[in-house]
Parts: sequence; C-alpha cells; structure tokens
Amino acid sequence: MAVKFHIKIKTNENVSSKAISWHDLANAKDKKYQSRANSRSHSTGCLYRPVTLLAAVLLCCSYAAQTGAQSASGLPYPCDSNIYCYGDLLKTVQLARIYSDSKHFVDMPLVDEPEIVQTNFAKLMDDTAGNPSKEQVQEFVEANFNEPGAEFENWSPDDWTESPAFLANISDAQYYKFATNLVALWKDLGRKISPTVAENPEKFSQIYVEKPVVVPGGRFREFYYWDSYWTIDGLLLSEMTTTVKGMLENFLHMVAQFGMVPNGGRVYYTRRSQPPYLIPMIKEYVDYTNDTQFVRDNIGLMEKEFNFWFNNRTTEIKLNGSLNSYKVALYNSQVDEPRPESYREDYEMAQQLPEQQRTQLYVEFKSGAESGWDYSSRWYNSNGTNRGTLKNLQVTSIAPVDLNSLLCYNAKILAGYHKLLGNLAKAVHYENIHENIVRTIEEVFWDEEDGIWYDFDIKAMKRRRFFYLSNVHPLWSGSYNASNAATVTARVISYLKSQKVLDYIGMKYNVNLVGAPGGGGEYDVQLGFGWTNGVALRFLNDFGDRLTSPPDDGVDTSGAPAVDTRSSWGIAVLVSTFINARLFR
Ligand SMILES: OC[C@H]1O[C@H](O[C@H]2O[C@H](CO)[C@@H](O)[C@H](O)[C@H]2O)[C@H](O)[C@@H](O)[C@@H]1O
Repeated sequence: MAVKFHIKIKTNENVSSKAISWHDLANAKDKKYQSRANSRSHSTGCLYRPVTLLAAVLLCCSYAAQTGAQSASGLPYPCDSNIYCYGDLLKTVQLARIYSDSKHFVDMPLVDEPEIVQTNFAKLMDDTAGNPSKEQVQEFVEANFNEPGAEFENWSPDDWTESPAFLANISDAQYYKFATNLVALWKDLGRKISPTVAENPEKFSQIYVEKPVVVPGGRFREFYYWDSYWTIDGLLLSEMTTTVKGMLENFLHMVAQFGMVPNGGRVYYTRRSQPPYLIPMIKEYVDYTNDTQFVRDNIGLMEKEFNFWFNNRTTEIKLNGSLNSYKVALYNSQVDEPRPESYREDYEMAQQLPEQQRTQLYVEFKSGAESGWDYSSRWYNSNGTNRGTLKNLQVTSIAPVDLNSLLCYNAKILAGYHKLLGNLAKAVHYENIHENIVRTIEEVFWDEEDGIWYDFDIKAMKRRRFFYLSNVHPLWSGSYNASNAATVTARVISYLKSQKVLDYIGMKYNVNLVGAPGGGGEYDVQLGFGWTNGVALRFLNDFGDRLTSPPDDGVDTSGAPAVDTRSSWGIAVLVSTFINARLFR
C-alpha cells in the first residue's frame, strides 16, 4: 500500500498542501526535493518539555512524522525546524547570549542528526532541572554544532575576468583602480554550497542551491533576494553571465519549491520574501545576453512568482468618498515567533508588550524584514506620524509605493515577454494588470500638492507624507501615464531638491565624523557589500567618462574603523556624487 505524506508547500497565507507518496519521492527527478522532504519529516514539531528525558524523546518521536507545526496563535512558525525556527532549544540558546549576534547560532550546522541533538538537549535540561547556566549552554552548543561556514566549498568563478570592457570607459585613474578592486571582490563574495548540504539538509539552516551564488558578505553568508538585483547588474557589467544565469536558475528553482523566493538562503527565511525583483533580474540578463530561450523555458515560474504577490500580498481598498476600489500590495508575513536570526532582540522587545499583542509584533517584524527596509521609521505609525520605536511597527497596514510600483513593472515585463512568445491572450492579461496598477499609483499614491508619490496608510486611509527614497520608485519603473512624463519628472526632481535629500545619501554614515562609517542598527557596517558594489559599478559605467575623483580634502577620519575604498560607505558617497551630477546637470 502506498503511504501518503503531506508536504506543505509554503507561502504565508497560502499554505497549500500536496499529497505525495514515497513512490513519487523515490521517482522524483529532483534529488534535492526528496532530501528536503526527508528533512521536514525529521525535524518537524519536536518540542522539548522539562519532564523526563524519556518523555521528551517520546514526545519528539510522536511529532516526528508531522509537518507544518503551528504556534498557539494558529500561525505557522518561521519554518518547520524545531532547532532553527522555534522551540525550547532555540529559545534557551538564543536567550543565553552566547554570541553577540543572534544570527551566529542559527547559521551553525548540526554535528549530528536533529533527533540526537534534541536528545542531548533534553538531557542537558534534565540534568540542570531546566535551568542550565550560560557555560552549560555554551558547552552544549560547542558539542552539537559546527561553526558557520562549514557548508561551503572553495569556488572561484570560471567566468571572472580581470579587465571587463566597461573599465575602459573610466577616465579617472583613482576611479579606475576603485572599479578594478570592486571587480576583484566578486571572487571573495562567490559561494558554492557543498553537496553535503544536499545530502543532509536536516543538519543545516543553509538551503541547498545547485549553482554558485554571490552573497552580500560579512555576516550575510547566504544569498539575499533583492540585493541580487544590484549584484547581478554589476556581474553583467563584469561579463559574468554564467554566474548570473546560475543565480537566476537558483531563484526559479526556489519559486518551484516554495512558491516564492525566500528573503535569503536559509530555512529561517522561507516564510517571507523580499521585494520581487526576480522578473526585473531576468530582464537585465536577457537584455544583456539576448537569451530569449531562457524566457521561453521559465515564463511559467515567472508568472508563478508574480501570482504569489498578486494573490497573497494584496488587499482591496476604497478611498474616502469614492466608489472606486483599488487593489494595493503590502508586505505581510503572517508568521509567529521571533525572527530566529534576531531572536533575542525580538523576544525582549515583545516582552514589553501585553501577551496578546506579541504575535502581532512578531508578524510586523517579519513583514518589515520582507520589505528589505528593516527597520525604518517608514514603518512606524503612532497617531499617523512616523515617530516611535519598533513597538510601533505597522508594516502590514501601510501600502508601500515601491512594492506597488515594482509589481507594476513586473506586469509590464510579463506582458512584453508573452507578446514575444506569441501568447497574445496572456499579453493582454498582463497589460490590463499593468494599466490597473498605473491607475492605482496615480489615484492612491500620487500627491498632487507635493508632486511625489507616498506610501498609503490603509487604516487611516491617507497618504503618509514623509520623505523616503522609495517615494521616487515609480519614476524608475515608469509606472505613470507616459503622456505626463515630462511634468512628472520635473515635479519629482523639484520635490527631491526641496527635501535637500541629495546631500545626504548613505547607507550608514557618521554625522559626527564626516567621511567615516556610521554604526547602530541591527548590524555593523559590512565591508565590501555585494549589492553596493553592483551599484557603484553601474555608476562608474554610466558616468566614468566624465567623472574626476575629488582631491584629498584633509578630512580627519582617524577615529573611524579601518576601511578602504571597497566599503559600502565609500560607495554611498560616490553614488551620492553621481546622483547629484545626473540630476542637476
Ligand atoms: O543585505 C542583506 C539584507 O540585510 C538586511 O536585512 C537582513 O538582516 C536582518 C537582520 O539580521 C534580517 O532580519 C533580514 O531578514 C535580512 O534580510 C537589510 O535590511 C536587507 O534589506 C538586506 O537585504
């Protein structure tokens, strides 16, 4: 008799359940799919209770065959692993403060099978009456986990070249050297995931992907979804088309596997995404290579990703006094528990709220991470202002103009590709979606008085008239009525000038020590960030023929951490100069 298992294919609100048999699994062409399914049945729903060791083990075993465990609120956990995503082991280790960065622990591979690690943990709790000291927890972690990074093998991209043609456009010697350094960095940021991860997925939080990836770097040891858009742009300028194609194939594989592209390449990121740049990334690649066969082969998965957002991340609103209704997109990850990679921080913040409000805060944390703007005052809402603290996060009730603009752009690309492939009915379908979103952006997000688009508060039903760089997204994506292009562009530039924002562009900068990197936030300034390298290369490509580096102005950066021209703050200064040059010529 065929035994059926339910494999949850995860999207957040849309948890669809697909019955497959072991026979199906055994015959599955894709070995990774099989090993991922195995890992779920191994690691699901296994909760320690401070009873006896035997009872704990029995409890673990009885849960082992289940999938899709839920928290008491009824919402799913960040993933099904009771080591990396929820449960007493995770909570005990993260609250013990062994590592200053919570992400460190959830990036550590297991030494043994999850069941054995759970049994060892149950023993630790039993031996210490459920209250181990920090040293005892540390000893347990060191015995049962390896340091992060064990999941990679050495890899140097075959398609890397020292002197891609675009470098010849850069006339300034300093900038030339700077660009050469950035191109060299691709070799440091490339990662190939070891086949051991595919063979034993239950021992790793790293998601196995077949093709190498380029990561942001530093503590970000895995791919990040929206970062990859700018990374890929820089890789294409660097003529690394094979690497780019592989990264796109990985993303498409994840759409097939998860129904969407996860925030990043770890299991604890699989129930939230990031801004949907996959279709624009494919467009960048196809424009550069003319590989239209890639579109033909993958149009179905591109649509699948679009539909994830269009079906699971939208809501209908009616403007006050209007009969028209509008479909607006929002970030919304309905998942309980602290973010595993920021467990202690989220947990401690939630403790300051009454118990019944904590799940919603956890949802807001994850939805903020899904936006990529984690965290910005953009998501604070106290009495309609953008002031407050993380406790005032209201991501799920703010319709972001950039997300709506991005989906508009996605629909336009899909319409164009369907036309190219001769699927005329589909082309019309996506053209209609595109037109509807353009109308929504004009009628909901555009502020005629200020001459700019704003995010929209769907509780108060009004625009949030605060400056964020995301306000100009529709100008970039072309999500406005083409006949108004000249007026719209002039108004947006005048808005930017009025805000004086172009004087202050930077990722994290130091307001006390000009030119020095800043600090604070969730993590330190990272050296050689993948996506900012891509942005800098793009600017050097577009303006390198007319840029000259500033003379040494004697700025004292002696108090600043040692960084070189590869750092993200240096790049931000460069980009700011370029933006000024372009807009105010
Ligand atoms: O460059 C990678 C990403 O870095 C930030 O977010 C990531 O770190 C957060 C804290 O560890 C995590 O919760 C989030 O989900 C991660 O994406 C940054 O805010 C992102 O925009 C960026 O993609």
